[in-house]
Amino acid sequence: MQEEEYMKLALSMAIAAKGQTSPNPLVGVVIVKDGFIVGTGAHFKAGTPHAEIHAIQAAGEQAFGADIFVTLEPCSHFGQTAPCADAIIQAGIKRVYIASLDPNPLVAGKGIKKLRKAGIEVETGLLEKEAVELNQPFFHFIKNKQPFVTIKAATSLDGKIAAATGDSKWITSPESRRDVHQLRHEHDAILVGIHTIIQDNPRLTTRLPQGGKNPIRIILDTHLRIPLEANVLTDQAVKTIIYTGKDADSDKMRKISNEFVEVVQLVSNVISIEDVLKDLGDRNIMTLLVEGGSEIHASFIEENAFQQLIFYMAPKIIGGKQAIPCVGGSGAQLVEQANELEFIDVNQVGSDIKIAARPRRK
Ligand SMILES: Nc1c(/N=C/[C@@H](O)[C@H](O)[C@H](O)COP(=O)(O)O)[nH]c(=O)[nH]c1=O
Repeated sequence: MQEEEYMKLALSMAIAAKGQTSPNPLVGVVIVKDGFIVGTGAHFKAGTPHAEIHAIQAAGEQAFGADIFVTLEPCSHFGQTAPCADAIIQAGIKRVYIASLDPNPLVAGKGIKKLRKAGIEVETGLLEKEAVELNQPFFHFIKNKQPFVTIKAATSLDGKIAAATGDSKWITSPESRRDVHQLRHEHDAILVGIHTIIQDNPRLTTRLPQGGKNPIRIILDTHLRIPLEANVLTDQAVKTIIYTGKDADSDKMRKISNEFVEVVQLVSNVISIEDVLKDLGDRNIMTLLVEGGSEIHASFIEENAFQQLIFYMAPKIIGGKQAIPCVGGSGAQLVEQANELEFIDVNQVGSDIKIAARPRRK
């Protein structure tokens, strides 16, 4: 195997833990001694050992004089665990390959300096693009202290998310819907508007055959219209946070609040996406999946408050002037004012196509 192959293996292990490590990054490690893989590791959950520690433990004596491939610069500060740079030095590693540098300005380069001072060879930049792509959410969160937002929509070929009657079950295939549950597992929180709650009474939980993590449920409900019997209030499957406006009924707020349901009253009567994202950032929510509906999509898009957009498009035509469009609101008055994106990825899921896009980079 060449160096790139070892780093690819480390990247594949990092991505396997997607959704588990928040608010920490995804990290994968491979240790190689005389052409043999003697240790591997990934970071599985915040507060548990880092990837380097797992790999060094697996390598044991073989770590001495070995090469280590790390997808993110080893930490050099005492967080919840001892610094990985020190562990690498103590293990007697000879050479370190690093794919991407730590984005935290307080930390960037410190790990490398420590390693080089200890006489260890350090090479950076191997598969850097892939490693940075993998931790986009983490890098965004560190920089902005707000969640990395992915808008998800399921639409017909003519861009509808529901018929004029409001009916929407189901537009996309079972395979797409399962893919959406994988997305939910990978996100810290999922957000919908009150219209979706009233229309669909969704559970918004992760229901994968193999299990998975339920994202915290975020409901935007300016006038606190949420029905008392809504699933997100009664199923106690996972925490639900409702953002409401300053005129919301305080009796109802008290009535629905409990250990599973928190109501956050904002000072304004129109819910500001910016305020919600700031509050979610303060709660260490690193990734947010916005599942709609069309007015919510419009709010996030009009405020450019999203970093990625995933559309599942079914080979169906719903039609109808009154049918619900994927993005509501008042929309661009001129095509040249349309929100410019760039496609990241397009692939087939079941009978649908899954399109990933992001705001066009300047
Ligand atoms: N109508 C469709 C969707 N609809 C998405 C939302 O409108 C639903 O309320 C939400 O997924 C229900 O969540 P649940 O109760 O946890 O299952 N989403 C999809 O991917 N395909 C669709 O065809």
